[in-house]
Amino acid sequence: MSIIEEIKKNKIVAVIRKSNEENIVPILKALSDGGVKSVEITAETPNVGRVIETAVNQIGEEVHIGAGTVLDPETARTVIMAGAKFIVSPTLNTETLKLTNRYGILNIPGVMTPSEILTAYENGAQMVKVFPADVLGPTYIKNILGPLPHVQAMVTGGITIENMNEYLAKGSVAVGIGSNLVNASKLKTKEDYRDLTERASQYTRKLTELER
Ligand SMILES: O=C[C@H](O)COP(=O)(O)O
Repeated sequence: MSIIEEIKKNKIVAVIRKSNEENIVPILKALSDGGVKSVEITAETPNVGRVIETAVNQIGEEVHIGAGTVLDPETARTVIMAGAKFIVSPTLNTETLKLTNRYGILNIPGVMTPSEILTAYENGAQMVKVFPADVLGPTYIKNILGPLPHVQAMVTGGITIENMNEYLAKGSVAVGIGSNLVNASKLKTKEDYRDLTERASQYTRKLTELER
């Protein structure tokens, strides 16, 4: 299955900020045990290339590992060389899209307006990150899909267990969840990691309500 299909199947992409080479593997295992199988490790993380490399080498195919907060082509190349399977940005940079398309890597640029969404697609995007989603609301997605039905939107920013399914019901194909799911710098004890697995399970269980 292609990475875009995996993301659409799993629906949740965990946004991991402030991880490091020591905690990234236990974080990914805890998320995976809770059913969250796609993650973005954000690029402002110190030594992000080494963190991604560690994650990819030790986790293998169990989790789909991408890089987030990729602002420019230079960073995109660094994370791709480290093994990132997809990249996500808060902004739209057409040079970054050109680079990721050169390497055949899925790029999910950040967009807010209909014109930005269209510019992303004109430059080869296959999915966009609608950000920050909470200032736009779930109905925004439904409105966008009227004139732009081919758009695949992953909403990010302020997504919670309470509002997640509403965005998906309005046509989002995936949700990116950061602070409400994982706070890497606060994870210290075994219990913290157990709690992370439990929180991830609650999110994945919540998704099943959509199918009912
Ligand atoms: O770029 C993604 C955001 O940092 C995630 O936002 P969030 O923490 O509100 O989920």
